[in-house]
Amino acid sequence: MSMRINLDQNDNVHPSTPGKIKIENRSYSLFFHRHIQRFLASTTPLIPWFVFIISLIAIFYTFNTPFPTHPQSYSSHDIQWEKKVRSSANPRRKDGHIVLVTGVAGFVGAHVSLALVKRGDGVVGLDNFNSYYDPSLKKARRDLLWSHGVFVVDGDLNDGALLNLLFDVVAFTHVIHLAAQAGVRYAIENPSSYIHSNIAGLVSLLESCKTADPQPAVIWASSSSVYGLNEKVPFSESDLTDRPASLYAATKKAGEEITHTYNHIYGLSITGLRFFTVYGPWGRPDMAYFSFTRNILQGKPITIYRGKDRVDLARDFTYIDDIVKGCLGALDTATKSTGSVGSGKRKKSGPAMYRIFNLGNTNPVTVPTLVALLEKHLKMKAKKNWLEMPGNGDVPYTNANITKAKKEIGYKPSTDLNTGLRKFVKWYLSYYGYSNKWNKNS
Ligand SMILES: O=C(O)[C@H]1O[C@H](OP(=O)(O)OP(=O)(O)OC[C@H]2O[C@@H](n3ccc(=O)[nH]c3=O)[C@H](O)[C@@H]2O)[C@H](O)[C@@H](O)[C@@H]1O
Repeated sequence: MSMRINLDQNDNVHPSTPGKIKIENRSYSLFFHRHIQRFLASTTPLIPWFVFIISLIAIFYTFNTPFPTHPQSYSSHDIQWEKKVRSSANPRRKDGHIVLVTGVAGFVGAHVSLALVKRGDGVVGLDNFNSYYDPSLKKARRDLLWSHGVFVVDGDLNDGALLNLLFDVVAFTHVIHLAAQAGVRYAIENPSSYIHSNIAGLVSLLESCKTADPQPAVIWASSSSVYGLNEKVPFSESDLTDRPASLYAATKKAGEEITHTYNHIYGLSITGLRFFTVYGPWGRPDMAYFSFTRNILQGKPITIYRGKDRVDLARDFTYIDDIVKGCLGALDTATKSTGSVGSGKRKKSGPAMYRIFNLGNTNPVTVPTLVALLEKHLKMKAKKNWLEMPGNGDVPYTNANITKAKKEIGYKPSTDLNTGLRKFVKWYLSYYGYSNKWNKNS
């Protein structure tokens, strides 16, 4: 009370206000007013520091979150979901394609989608983010895509209802089907995952494509592994592919037959691309060039497989940018599907396009040479273990004949393994935070 009176008496700046309650309120308000003033007076000099600290936090987050995080997956019944799908599908150039990319958070899917969106095509992605390899890398690719406006639907190929809904919401002109269970040797451990994705998943997708209105043209990833034990080199599309060496290869070969059936019966335009050991930035951690890099940097040994009589294995390693150009060439030259399902009746106006192309580099390199190039770019020596090639699906040698792809889709690979690995190593060191340490030591 005394304080109140004092405050009141000391207040000769403002005119007094009659009324006990009012005087009491005013006394309280003056009390707080004074304290706030004092508080502000004592903290004002700290304001630049607050600003400084908040700026530091903002800078920290900006550099540690390279891309805006992709929005949470909405339920596919959600109106927000539909809006995002439609907006992502909208081409930004006249006559741009409208493309559904499956396996979009995968290595090739992410690169192809970025190339499409950069030239103004509309892209919607689909990926199930399975844990075959570190899903955080897939999520980082998804965030990169989102920073370019590509929305990624979190879903599995075998979810036919989801696929049908996507085709109801968007009139896709093309599907680039890159979702698959990859990896040659993993098929020994988990055979059913190859059937789930590469057979059942493929059929589920084609079922949706066949009933979509309009039917999209389908471009999909087959594999050099279909050549299996073929000894005639270089491998040509017309060579026999009936001796696969792995279940993975067998499912890719089956994919070529399955797509042919849908082409024949339903008029789906089909282009199969046989990729030859694709590598590059944002690549697949299960592949040799990637795991070798990881082990060399961590000082761990690597295992190099060798064929019979110590013959080196060799691959027609193909750089991702060349593969992307091949995919876009295939997309741009694909003619429309010819089928339709009008009033419940299936019709086909004529035969639809069915093509298969090799997408390789045409310059096979041995695995020990690959290791030597990595050592050069990493400026570190590998600890090498040599092992005779276990009979688990590997083939000794791959080499693509690309005459057909050159002629029909303008495919022209231009990156040699040395250049491509230099770019990969640069990305790897930066992505996994080695750059500073590495620069200091080099
Ligand atoms: O072109 C293809 O068709 C296939 O290419 C790769 O399969 P692969 O060529 O076996 O690629 P890597 O797993 O990177 O192996 C490359 C070479 O390194 C060898 N390798 C692999 C791993 C290892 O620890 N040591 C080793 O010497 C393999 O035997 C092979 O000769 C992909 O993993 C497949 O998904 C793709 O379909």
